[in-house]
Amino acid sequence: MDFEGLKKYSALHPKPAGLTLQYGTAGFRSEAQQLDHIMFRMGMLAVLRSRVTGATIGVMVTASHNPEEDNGVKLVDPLGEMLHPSWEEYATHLANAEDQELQKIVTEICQKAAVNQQKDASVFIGRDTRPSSKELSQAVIDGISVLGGQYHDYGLVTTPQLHYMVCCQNTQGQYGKPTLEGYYQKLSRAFTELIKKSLSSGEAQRQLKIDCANGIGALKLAEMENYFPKEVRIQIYNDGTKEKLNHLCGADFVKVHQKPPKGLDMKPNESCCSFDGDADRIVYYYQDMAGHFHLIDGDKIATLISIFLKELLAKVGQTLKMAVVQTAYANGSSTRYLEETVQVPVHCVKTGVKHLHHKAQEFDVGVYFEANGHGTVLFSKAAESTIRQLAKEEKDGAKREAAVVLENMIDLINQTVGDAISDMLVIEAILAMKGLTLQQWDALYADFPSRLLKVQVADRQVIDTTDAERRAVTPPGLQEKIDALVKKYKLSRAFVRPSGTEDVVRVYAEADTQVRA
Ligand SMILES: CC(=O)N[C@H]1[C@@H](OP(=O)(O)O)O[C@H](CO)[C@@H](O)[C@@H]1O
Repeated sequence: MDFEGLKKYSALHPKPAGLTLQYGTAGFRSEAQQLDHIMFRMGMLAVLRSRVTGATIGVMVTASHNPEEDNGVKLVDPLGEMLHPSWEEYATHLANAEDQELQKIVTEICQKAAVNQQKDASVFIGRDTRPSSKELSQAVIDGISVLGGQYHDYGLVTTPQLHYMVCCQNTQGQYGKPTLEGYYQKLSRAFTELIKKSLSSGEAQRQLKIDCANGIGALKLAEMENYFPKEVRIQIYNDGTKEKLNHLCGADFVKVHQKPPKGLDMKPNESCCSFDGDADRIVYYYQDMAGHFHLIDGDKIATLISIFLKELLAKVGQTLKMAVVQTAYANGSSTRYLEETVQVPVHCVKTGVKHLHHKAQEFDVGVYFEANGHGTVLFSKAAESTIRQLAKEEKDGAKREAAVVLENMIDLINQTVGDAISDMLVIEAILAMKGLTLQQWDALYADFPSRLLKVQVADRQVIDTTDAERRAVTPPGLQEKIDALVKKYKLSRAFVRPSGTEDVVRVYAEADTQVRA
């Protein structure tokens, strides 16, 4: 290890005094403007992790020197262990260490995690379009270099594209080719196969207006458009050439404000969707003839996909276990509809994609989405090979056809993480195959009125929760008060939990009317 290099780098980028960082649900977030040292240390951490696992690790930079922008660095670990307690601890330790302690901390981590310091290490790097991303990803490269790791810099990519690359690399190409072209080809081939029939049967052109939050999604969609069948027409809005990232647009803005993003002129019944800044989330929406805005969120996306997959699984006649995974923020109406009407088991886990992803891995087919539009579908290895075999060899025509559709769905879905581009193509394919409009999809069920607020408190950690964060165990008496209030109203539900990403407590309530919520 090049500790001389480490010292030189630390002298150039001193850790800001008094800064401590917390490892959140998605990686590091910080209000700090001076992020270089965090990125540098994440580069080091990725090398150490790669040496333990022998696998390629990804570092996605979605951070900015501008304190008004959301900051993050996402670590892509094929085993997901980077987000597990011991590595969370190493990460926090490394990020918060004073410069002069770095060498000691690295040595300590190496001992505890049994890192073989001579082993090769490989790290993939990506970044989104935030102006300081380039400089910050150079800090990651410097961190990798002082520990003697190898890296490949993919430059501008979406977060899910970097996950895809890491997965391809670690499966020796089984998941696909670890290039952008490989990603575009894999997804567009499956998509074209799926919608081929509905297009040739006289279906009008598919049109979709896409708000890219002034982020990386715009660049990558524009690249991918050349691979789409010509019947599919997309119009990209908020491509980042005029405005700043997320400025009055993007999936979060649309969901929170329940209105269309700036710059997207929406005509009645037109299909529209919004990505978030690094293109790992998506929500759909439309305006009805009376001018009312209708949001189709992650819960409804999960519902559409579940109905479609359940039908196909029944057709192929295999006893594959499917389940949906949600968080406490999923609208109660969606949970009820999935359980009672679609008749699929629903599981509730703690907030944060890592929890959803891990739970979904327990099933043959695990559909997971957060209400905010982040989600995907996971197929177990066994389910995937059964489906691929049926698609190839099944004698019964109807069964084989269903297996072929499932096989293409497996290829179209980015199983590594929620992916706005992939999710959008999955949704467009399902709507085309089922001949559904957005209005029909939206009408599957009506959301219960709800309210989500955040409250600043002196110390949010005084609230401890249980039951997938739906019940507070401390401070004493809080849950009893919530229970007493909830009892007064029909169809009501409420909970409080400390945020994992902001210094706030979130309060959520649902009831039979908006006023009561
Ligand atoms: C209610 C809500 O939207 N929570 C968000 C938010 O988590 P909190 O722990 O609630 O701050 O940020 C997470 C990471 O982006 C995202 O996964 C999650 O859905």
